[in-house]
Amino acid sequence: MTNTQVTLVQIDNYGPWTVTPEPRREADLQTLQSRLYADISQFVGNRDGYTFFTRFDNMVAVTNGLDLEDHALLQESVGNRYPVTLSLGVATGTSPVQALADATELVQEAGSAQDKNRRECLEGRVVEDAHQADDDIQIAHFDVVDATGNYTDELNAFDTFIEIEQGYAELMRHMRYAHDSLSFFVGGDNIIVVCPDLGEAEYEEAIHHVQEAVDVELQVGVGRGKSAHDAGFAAKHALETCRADGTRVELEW
Ligand SMILES: Nc1nc2c(ncn2[C@@H]2O[C@H](COP(=O)(O)OP(=O)(O)OP(=O)(O)O)[C@@H](O)[C@H]2O)c(=O)[nH]1
Repeated sequence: MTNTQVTLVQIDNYGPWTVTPEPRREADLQTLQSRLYADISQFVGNRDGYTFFTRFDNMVAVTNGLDLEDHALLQESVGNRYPVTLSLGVATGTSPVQALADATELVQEAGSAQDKNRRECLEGRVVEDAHQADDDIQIAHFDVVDATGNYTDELNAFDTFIEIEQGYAELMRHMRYAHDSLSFFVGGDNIIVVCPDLGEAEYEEAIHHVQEAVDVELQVGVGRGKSAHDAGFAAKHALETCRADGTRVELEW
């Protein structure tokens, strides 16, 4: 059974900072946000976790294998190098949606996102080493079937973007409400979904739903593992099988 460890990363008091003493140049904010995301992704990724940029001021990470000392080191390192600080909430559970909800609540209880007295809070608990299992994480890697042939080489770049985003919007809502899963756009036509224990039928149903709702055709590879990297890597291999065999759902475990 899955036991996903989710970390909510929230920049402390970021809204006020972006306009103090007056609005800051947008390109500088975009640069700061993408560099901060890159740094967090590298820190967490070096420990086999995944980080998703989501709204940039709030990011979501799958952190099985990282303990609270690792989280504190990330806060210290960012605090030393950036003009902003991070608060972190960590929670675990069989449902990724519930784990993220719990992690969010911990950060909210520590103070508002725009409370200037809430800085670098670290709340929550992790999966202990002794309790880690090879099926703690289930990750589904979706992509649009022949996005290059159907969209990228055919439509103008903005209309392609609209189609891909429509597919993402439909999938993320469906996976959240029907299957208790967290979906994240990761670039190109790819969506990585952090799932509880789902089987082939649920993935087939989700693909069918997106096709019916917005006419975007998806395929998916699914993997399991002790860490996000292990599960995600198995999912990538399964997706390669979809591409090679023309199948829509491949599970690899
Ligand atoms: N983040 C991420 N992006 C990827 C990955 N694989 C492909 N992409 C992105 O997806 C885009 C399209 O590549 P593909 O998905 O291989 O191409 P496709 O035309 O959809 O072809 P098929 O997937 O074979 O149907 C690339 O330009 C990348 O931006 C991946 O594993 N991770």
